[in-house]
Amino acid sequence: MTSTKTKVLFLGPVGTYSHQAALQQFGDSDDIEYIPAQSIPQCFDDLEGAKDITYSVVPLENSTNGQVVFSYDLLRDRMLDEKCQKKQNQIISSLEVIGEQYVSIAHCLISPVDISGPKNLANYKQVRIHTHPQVWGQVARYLKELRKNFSSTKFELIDCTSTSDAVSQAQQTQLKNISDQDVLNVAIASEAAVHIYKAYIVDHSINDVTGNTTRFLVLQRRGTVELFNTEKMKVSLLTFTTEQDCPGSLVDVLTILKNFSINMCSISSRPFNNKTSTRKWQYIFYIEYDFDGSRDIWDSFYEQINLKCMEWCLWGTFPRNDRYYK
Ligand SMILES: O=C(O)C(=O)C[C@]1(C(=O)O)C=C[C@@H](O)C=C1
Repeated sequence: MTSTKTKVLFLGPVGTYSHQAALQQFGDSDDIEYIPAQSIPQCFDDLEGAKDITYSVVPLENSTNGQVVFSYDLLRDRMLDEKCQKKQNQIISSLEVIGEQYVSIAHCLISPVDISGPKNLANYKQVRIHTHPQVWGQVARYLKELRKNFSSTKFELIDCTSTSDAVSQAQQTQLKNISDQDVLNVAIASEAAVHIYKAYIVDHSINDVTGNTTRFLVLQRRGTVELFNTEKMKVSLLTFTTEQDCPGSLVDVLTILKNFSINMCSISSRPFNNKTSTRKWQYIFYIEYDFDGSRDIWDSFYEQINLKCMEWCLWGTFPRNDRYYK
């Protein structure tokens, strides 16, 4: 019998911050089945390919160290994919954004064995720290302090597919090398992951900035599920390219927002390589702006966007999460 549950994909295993974001969006209900993915690309690919998956939750940016480049580049690659449907300069992507979530990030230093506090790190010749690459920039000061305070211990940093995977990797590696008393494998992850793996907290709240927060996007296949209709303030995410070597081509696009009195709330860019060109240094821009559905401007606005952008893609117009303001 096939399950009638709504399937939600997230960067697994359980206990990641992405899992927490998915729970925040969809709740702990019997109607929802949470499915862990092994990577951020898989969160995109499986949503596109596996028709029984309805939503996917992916990290987009962190308040301390900025863009989660994996997700930015996956949006970029999808927009620039030649197989995409096109209407004049508009690209119609197969996925759309239908929501956002904000998760407070409180990293812990986690050990598979009880070492009774950070001071005992000094007992090891080598400490191998496992975590997701996005985390290094969120704990840079803490790592510097560790190196300073334990100058005879060698610290090695190991990238993992997620924070929760890092706890599992640290646990497995420690178990495999149980006879080696000089090496300790630890992980940086959330307190939720500590409980899942029955591991031990060496140190709490180790991120450099308190209030560190990651923003997540909720994706679905375009048009599959009725969008959540709320009275809330909404935001639109648009990616676009402009004419290369044309002074003012970016300003021309941004001026459209100014002329329609549309408030832009974020802008960023990533480099891209177009297969049809040998130019290396081309850029795609990402902007977000406030969407007021009661205004009768949107058809004219997108006509102008279509005129000034080489290619553009509207990823979605979704409710602004209340946590954005906190
Ligand atoms: O590894 C996790 O727990 C994730 O959900 C991924 C991720 C990210 O890619 O930004 C999410 C939040 C934290 O900032 C660190 C890692």
